[in-house]
Amino acid sequence: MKFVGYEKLSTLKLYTKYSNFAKKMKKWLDTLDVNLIECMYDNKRLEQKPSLEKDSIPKLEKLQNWFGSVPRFTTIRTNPATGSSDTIIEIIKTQLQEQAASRGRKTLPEVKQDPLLKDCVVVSCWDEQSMNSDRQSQEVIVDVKCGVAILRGADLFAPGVIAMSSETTIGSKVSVYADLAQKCLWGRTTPYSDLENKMFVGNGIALMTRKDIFAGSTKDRKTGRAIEMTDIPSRVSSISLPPKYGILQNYPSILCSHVLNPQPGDIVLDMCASPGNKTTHLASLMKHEGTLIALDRSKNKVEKLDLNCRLQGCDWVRTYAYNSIEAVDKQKISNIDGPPPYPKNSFDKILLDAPCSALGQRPHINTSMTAKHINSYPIMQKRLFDTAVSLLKPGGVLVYSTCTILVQENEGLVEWALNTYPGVIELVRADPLVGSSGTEWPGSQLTSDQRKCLQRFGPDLSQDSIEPHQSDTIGFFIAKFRKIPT
Ligand SMILES: C[S@@+](CC[C@H](N)C(=O)[O-])C[C@H]1O[C@@H](n2cnc3c(N)ncnc32)[C@H](O)[C@@H]1O
Repeated sequence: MKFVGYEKLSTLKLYTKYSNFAKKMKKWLDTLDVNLIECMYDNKRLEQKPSLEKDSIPKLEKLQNWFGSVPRFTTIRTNPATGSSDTIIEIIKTQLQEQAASRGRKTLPEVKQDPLLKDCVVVSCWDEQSMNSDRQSQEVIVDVKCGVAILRGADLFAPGVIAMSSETTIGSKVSVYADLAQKCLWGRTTPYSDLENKMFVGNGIALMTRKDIFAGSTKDRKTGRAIEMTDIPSRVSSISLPPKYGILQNYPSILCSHVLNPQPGDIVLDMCASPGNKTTHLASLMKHEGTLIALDRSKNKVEKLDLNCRLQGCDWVRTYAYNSIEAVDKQKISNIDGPPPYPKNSFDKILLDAPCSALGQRPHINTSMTAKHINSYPIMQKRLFDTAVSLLKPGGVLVYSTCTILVQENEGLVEWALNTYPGVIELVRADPLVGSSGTEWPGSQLTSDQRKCLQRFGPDLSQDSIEPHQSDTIGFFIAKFRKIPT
């Protein structure tokens, strides 16, 4: 059977799913200070306050489509210390050729260097003819998070498997489904019958048996690849590289560390660092010289951060499990040797990649978040920001970023920061600028020049002046501040 393409295949499915998601979203919008949809799509109408019901449905649908689809490009942040982008491009091309040969595909995805970021390689998706969407009789069920990772080009690893047909052996062809309702019992052997909540995420080949995955105690359980995904409806290229050469990272996240632009010898703080994708990038941009301190709230998360630093050759980075809100000691005047808290005015550069509602992650196929939950983020973000301002040296640079499209966590935070710290911090251009300017909303005090300093990635990013891989990304926001020298 010829594959009809992810959009056609899944839109219907996603629409039915999204009728719930849309209801939920409307509920959030009703409780938010700022109306997301209208802010994003039509500022003039917002001033006249039309009702969401009457006028905003097409906009809501556009937003749902954006949330429900997968960014078509795979971006890889390369590690210049271990190999040039050219070397990595060759490795990726060889991988794609091998995949094409084993899966009978004729046309290869394009692999190229990003024209702006020298440490970013871009891989397009497979063409529409390439995918086999025939449903296999043997099925594997995964959770939503795992389903999303598969749609974005990941293979399926053993811990993500919830259920597998009993007859599956190594080499069996299987169809993989995400359990949207999260009701499938772990270890189930018979086909999962909740057709309404079972979303097809692709076909693959089993590399493990049921016994490998489900037998034994939790600690003995296997962690490796359980299914090699061969045909996924999003058609996104699946690349696997040793971490020392490069890692998969979303385009705006790669850009974000370039906006901070740390230099060799700088004293840099990454306040919310785990799993360390940006930390390791900052280390690479610093050419592994200087001081880089990376904090995250919990011990588990810092273990993950440590592992990634090790795998990417950055074990010189100092990591601590610490609540960054409390990372400043206003009485302390000594240096920054040792663990936090640190004295005021200690860092040349600070990255605050804040915890956020993550309403920029795509595809967003299910959510359990409530409006109350969403509205709690700006409170935490402001407290982290207070600490960042305190820890920054006069003349130092602070980059604030999120992976959400919600105005209240982005432009709203910037406006609050400028009002709270007049004469202390100033907004500067978040160069290199790729995303669109900041959004305006009724009562917003940000000037047009200030909004042009910001960059936002989301459903409204125009493709006119930028490349498709720079606009078809997750939602993201970047603001850059400088502490005014006294
Ligand atoms: C957006 S993620 C960071 C992603 C990371 N910068 C990267 O690029 O790999 C936000 C992180 O903030 C951490 N976090 C949340 N509250 C925190 C706090 N008060 N102090 C330190 N870390 C915190 C979370 O544990 C989470 O790992």
